[in-house]
Amino acid sequence: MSTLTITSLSKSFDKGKSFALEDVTFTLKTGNVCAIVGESGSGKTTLVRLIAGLERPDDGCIEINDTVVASLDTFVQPEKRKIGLVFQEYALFPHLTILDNVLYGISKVKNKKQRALEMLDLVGLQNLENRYPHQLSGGQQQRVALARALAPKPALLILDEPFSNLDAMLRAQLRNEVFAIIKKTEVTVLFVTHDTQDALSVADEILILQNGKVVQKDVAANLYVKPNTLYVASLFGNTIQINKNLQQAFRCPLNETCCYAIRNEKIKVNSAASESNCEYVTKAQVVKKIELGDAVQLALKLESGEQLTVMTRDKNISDTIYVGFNAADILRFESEP
Ligand SMILES: Nc1ncnc2c1ncn2[C@@H]1O[C@H](COP(=O)(O)OP(=O)(O)OP(=O)(O)O)[C@@H](O)[C@H]1O
Repeated sequence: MSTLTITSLSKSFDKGKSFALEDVTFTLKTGNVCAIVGESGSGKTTLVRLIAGLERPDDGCIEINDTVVASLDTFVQPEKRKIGLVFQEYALFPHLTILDNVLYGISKVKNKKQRALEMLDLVGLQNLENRYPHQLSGGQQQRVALARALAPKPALLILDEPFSNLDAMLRAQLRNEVFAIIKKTEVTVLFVTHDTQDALSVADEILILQNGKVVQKDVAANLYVKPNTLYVASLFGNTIQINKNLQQAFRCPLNETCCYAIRNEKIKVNSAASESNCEYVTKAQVVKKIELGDAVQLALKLESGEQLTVMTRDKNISDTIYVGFNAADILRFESEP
């Protein structure tokens, strides 16, 4: 069963000259966490605002639990859409206590105080209900925002860059805590982030937006093994495009109309040609070595004159080496990026 169904959704802010979102179609299964990943300007916020009812689409349809909430002739008001929202800014009312902040969204619910206290319990803030937002840390405030969003039992919870305000250590810790809480509630989640690590850590599926279009929606393992484009491949690991010069350097006969790439970790480096078991190999000079903890980054000049940067764990690698890869590890895309 799907909680969210998006069909051919488009939105332009300049009367169709360009599209912030263009022909976006996907579904989100009930109880799943889907991360929306894309660089700045790719349309993540526009998508969230359309789903939440803060913008109207130019075309397409949005259904929540099989009810149309937005289309060319339907527009359900945001407060009627059963969506819980958590943003980067915690958006708590500074003059209300933590408990009153959570109560705010459930004024019409029976036993609302009990429900609010249960939510605060769920997010681990049971003893702080009489405090005001400024008396809490950033991470605690974000958990209050989560409790408030979950209190009305939303059909869909949207988290829009909820951890961007926090430093890296706290961010990973809070992310894991928040998603552990979310998993207990079994709510369906759309999680917007520009951080692929965030997405990989907690999402069942990841949807990649580029220039307002969906380039791929898949489970993390497939995004790594079968990326649709070079852009997707580069989001999930260091990737080198095998351009025409590299194809010649490695003497690999590839189809000219396609685009090819190789993951950095699939490139093998050996001190002797006899040790290299790769199908495509070339000789190279090490121009520069940079030690990065347990790995060494090598700037190479290939026999053909091409330059290439690779990684190795062999700290005693010689200055003349053999570098290569196998056909099975080559990523292939239909068109040039
Ligand atoms: N209200 C608006 N008026 C005009 N253009 C807009 C408006 N909102 C968004 N855009 C444009 O739509 C495109 C998508 O923007 P959007 O904010 O959805 O991207 P984003 O992926 O959320 O970016 P970021 O990660 O920086 O928040 C951008 O080109 C942006 O300039």
